[in-house]
Amino acid sequence: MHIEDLTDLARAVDERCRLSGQFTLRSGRTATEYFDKYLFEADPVLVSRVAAAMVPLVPAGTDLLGGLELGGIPLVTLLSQATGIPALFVRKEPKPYGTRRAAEGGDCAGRTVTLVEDVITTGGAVVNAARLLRAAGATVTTVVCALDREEPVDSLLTPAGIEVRPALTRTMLDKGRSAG
Ligand SMILES: O=P(O)(O)OC[C@H]1O[C@H](OP(=O)(O)OP(=O)(O)O)[C@H](O)[C@@H]1O
Ligand SMILES: O=C(O)c1cc(=O)[nH]c(=O)[nH]1
Repeated sequence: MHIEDLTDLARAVDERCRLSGQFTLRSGRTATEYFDKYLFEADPVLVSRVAAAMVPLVPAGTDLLGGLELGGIPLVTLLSQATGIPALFVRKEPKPYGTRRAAEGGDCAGRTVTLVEDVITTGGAVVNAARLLRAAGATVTTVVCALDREEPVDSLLTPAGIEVRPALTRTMLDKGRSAG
């Protein structure tokens, strides 16, 4: 995707999903801004544009794309369709009935799984998913995400050996906003 397209995409995503107020985040932190990914994921055109920006970020050698429940699921579905790489749907917790699988969709043992996330703040949700998949025998080294909030002070990803590849960053959204 060209730089101009990404700038335009950053502006469109920002306009659609940046909310102001007092928010508690998954990590327990508080923030005055929240990017509500469901507001762009519910839009068929915008979610397709975001997924298209994520496609070139998928590393060569990826056997499976692992989307994180819940917001990563629509993204991994589109990415899987665009790349032809099969998807895994990674639950926060396995169900206590049925197959009781935390990663739905196939066996990941011995496979290289690239994670697919919507928004990254501390990376805690990604680390949880990576831990689960690694315990099942997968290799996990990379997460592709729609939006990185770029809060490196808190990032748990580097110590966990996970590289982040974001389609959009907080900086890009801020720039698009200030450019009017
Ligand atoms: O980088 P972190 O500090 O872990 O924060 C980001 C995570 O928090 C949100 O998950 P949440 O459980 O709220 O999401 P869902 O609505 O996708 O289930 C978001 O979708 C990321 O998965
Ligand atoms: O850290 C989070 O929980 C979080 C931040 C954000 O901007 N958007 C989101 O969906 N989750």
